[in-house]
Amino acid sequence: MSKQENKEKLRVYEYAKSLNMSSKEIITILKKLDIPVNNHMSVMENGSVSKVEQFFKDIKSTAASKQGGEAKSVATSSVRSDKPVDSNKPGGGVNTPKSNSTTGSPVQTKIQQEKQVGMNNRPNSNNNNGAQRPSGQDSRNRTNSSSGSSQGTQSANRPRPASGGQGNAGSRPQGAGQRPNNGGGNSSSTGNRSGGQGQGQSQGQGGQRRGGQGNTGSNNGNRSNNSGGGRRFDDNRGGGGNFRNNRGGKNNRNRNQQQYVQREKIDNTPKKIIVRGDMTVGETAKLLHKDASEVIKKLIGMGVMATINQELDIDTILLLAGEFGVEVEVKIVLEDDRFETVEENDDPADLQSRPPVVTIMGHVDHGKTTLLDAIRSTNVTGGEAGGITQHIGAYQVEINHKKITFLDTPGHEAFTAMRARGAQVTDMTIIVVAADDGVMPQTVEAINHAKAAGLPIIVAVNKIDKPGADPDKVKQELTNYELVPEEWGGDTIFVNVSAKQRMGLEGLLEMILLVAEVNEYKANPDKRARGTVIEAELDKGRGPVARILVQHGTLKVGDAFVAGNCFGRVRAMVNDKGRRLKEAGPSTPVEITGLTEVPGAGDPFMVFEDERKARSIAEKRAITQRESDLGTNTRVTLDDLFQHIKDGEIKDLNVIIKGDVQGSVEALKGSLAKIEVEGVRVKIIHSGAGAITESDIILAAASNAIVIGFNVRPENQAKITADQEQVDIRLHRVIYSVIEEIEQAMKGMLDPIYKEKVIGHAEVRNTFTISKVGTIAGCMVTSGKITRSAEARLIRDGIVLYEGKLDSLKRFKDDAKEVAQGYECGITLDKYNDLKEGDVIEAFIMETVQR
Ligand SMILES: Nc1nc2c(ncn2[C@@H]2O[C@H](COP(=O)(O)OP(=O)(O)OP(=O)(O)O)[C@@H](O)[C@H]2O)c(=O)[nH]1
Repeated sequence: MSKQENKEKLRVYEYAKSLNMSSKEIITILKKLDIPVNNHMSVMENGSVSKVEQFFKDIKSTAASKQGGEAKSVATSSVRSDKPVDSNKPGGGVNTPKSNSTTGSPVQTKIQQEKQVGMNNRPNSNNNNGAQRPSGQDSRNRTNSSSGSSQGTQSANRPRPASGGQGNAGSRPQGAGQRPNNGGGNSSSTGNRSGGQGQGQSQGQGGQRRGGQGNTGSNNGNRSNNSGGGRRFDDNRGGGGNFRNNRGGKNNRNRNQQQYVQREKIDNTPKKIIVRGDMTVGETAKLLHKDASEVIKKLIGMGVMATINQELDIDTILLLAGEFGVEVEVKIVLEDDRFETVEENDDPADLQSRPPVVTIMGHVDHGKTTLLDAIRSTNVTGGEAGGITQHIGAYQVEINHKKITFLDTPGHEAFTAMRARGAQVTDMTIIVVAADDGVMPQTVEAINHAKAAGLPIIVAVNKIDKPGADPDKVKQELTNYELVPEEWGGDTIFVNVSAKQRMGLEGLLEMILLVAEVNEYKANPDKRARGTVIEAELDKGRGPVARILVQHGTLKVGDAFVAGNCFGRVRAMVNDKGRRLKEAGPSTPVEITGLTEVPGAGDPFMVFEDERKARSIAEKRAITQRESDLGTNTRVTLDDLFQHIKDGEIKDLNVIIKGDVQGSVEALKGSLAKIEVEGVRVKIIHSGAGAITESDIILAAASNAIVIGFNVRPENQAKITADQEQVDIRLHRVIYSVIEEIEQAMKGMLDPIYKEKVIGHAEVRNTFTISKVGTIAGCMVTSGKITRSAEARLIRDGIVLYEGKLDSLKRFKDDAKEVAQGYECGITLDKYNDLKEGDVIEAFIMETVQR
């Protein structure tokens, strides 16, 4: 091999790579050949390379001779080759039948087995030719040989990257040229077939099972050509089996061949397959009982160019299965313990309208609670008789035979706190503005919280009964926040109401229904329930009680469920009117009992098949949460911003600005808006004058934002929450420095951060004073080590008396670079002589922290 000539050492992994094989395969071969090898980093001596080369040659020639005959027969048999030549692989034909493989050599067999993992399980698999190659090689062979055949396109069977399916034959690096093409010519012919799926397929279809056959074809080719040795087969093709295994065939395959031949005539295309998510082409092929090549060909016909390892989404799989006349049942497997992250795709036909879920927000005293109460009581009287209003965190009202669900806790803090926990409960928000007071700071906050959540907003201009009420002024003021009334050419709905006088409430409800109609809120009621815990508490008589908003599916009494890290079985279920329910569909708030513990507000809720499963998931979630509590920060900070940008996780840098006066806030906003680095822009999601409040922090946490304080400080509670939620707060006094910091963070240029690292302690055992030198401390290093270059602090009775540099560090008379634990040394501190017996000298260094 040419590599051998390389002056540099050739490592196993490099050699494997050059052959398009895995290190493991090479290691297996080396061991087989009794060549000492430890791991993928072991050096391949020249002799080893030649031995391995020889090994491949032997296999090939054995295989070729065995196959020669068969190939022909096979070819004639018209079976489709299952393995298409991989076109991709250059060799084209090399497919490895995973299954089969009969290779002659045990090593090969072993290799095959390894490869097969995950591949075909198909029973059929068979036969194919055995020759599995340890990959790379074969391919090459094939390549050579077959290359002619072009077919390549489809083949790609083997999961190796190289194969891409499409025709690239050439693409895969040939095995280093190692093998001469042999017979290319011939083989190609054969190869083609095999490879060529074209044929293969057609035939294959006929009856075939994918499997083995192809190989045959190919085999021949291959075999004939030298390649024999190592081809690898694709699994997918299963084994067409027709052929006998040629190559090495020792495997059982041989034994089974007859059976295969018989089976070949049976079309084993399944009637129905179950799909649990995206799959690779290879996996899909296996499920469809088709050759990968056949599937790839179909995909090409559908305009999708794919390789065997390419992921197909469910839609494509559905189309593909349709092409083969196979019915598909989609069953998404939930990541059990992270069920809230799983999106279930419902068939649109299963979706039904559900009531909208509405939150009311606004400035203090603008009438949120009064409005909620007014709406509820208006409706209760006209609603279900006999019910006693229950406070269950949300309630439903009905108007024009349509229901609306209101969340009972007004205020954007509660809303955003839920959102920060990942709960998306609300469909739209009502911003209440008192007509006699106008737009106030929390009105703006509420608007920004609603916008950050991407929710439609309806403005309820309240207290219009009051003498000083000026609804138009409210409208005017809100235009500054992009809430422009329809009559002024905007698209925001404004409704004048008086919560106290119960005026305009119906109009407000109708507008909510209108927005709901436009947005078509839907859910599938015919599945297990999922939702969110709105509130929960420990009730003396009933034990843990949770108020839940069912968002998908239908919750039934008796259902086993997980809520946050708790689990249980629904013992009783009550709605907001105090009525006992047997089941509750989407957008219904209910209070349930039957939990083992009290979950948190905002916790996700989901029904599972039985209590045992629910318990195990709750336990897993508890563990995961503990780990993540200890673990890394997922919120964006300026320090890791660049990494997020590089990873493509961030397109906008969300920022909240709080400043001392509105003027400086506006100036800062203007400057930040101009920054754009690598396509990432600053997006100001909220700004205002005043201290940084807890509400700002919660919004930042929910929106993955950083908070900039300009001449302001965070309130105490805000600081605590920011620590808990790991929200990055940056405090500045100069606009320029804000801009510079943000810009540099976006460019990944922030100055390195230094962190102190204590490296050791020494105890002063006695002291000597020498004029000119000062006080020398005779010390014993009690932990770690003391180094000459370290910084030191002198600690007496827990109090730091000095912090500075070491002036000298000696072992006996000599200067020492470092002195380790358990050794004595003499230390003098830089310009500091007040050292006493019993003092502790702590040595530390400043380390750069990776951003
Ligand atoms: N005149 C008049 N007063 C109202 C109206 N709506 C509310 N109020 C009064 O305004 C005051 C505050 O109302 P709340 O409903 O408590 O306001 P809130 O927005 O819930 O206040 P917080 O819970 O403190 O944020 C109460 O005294 C209400 O009676 C109204 O439409 N007209």
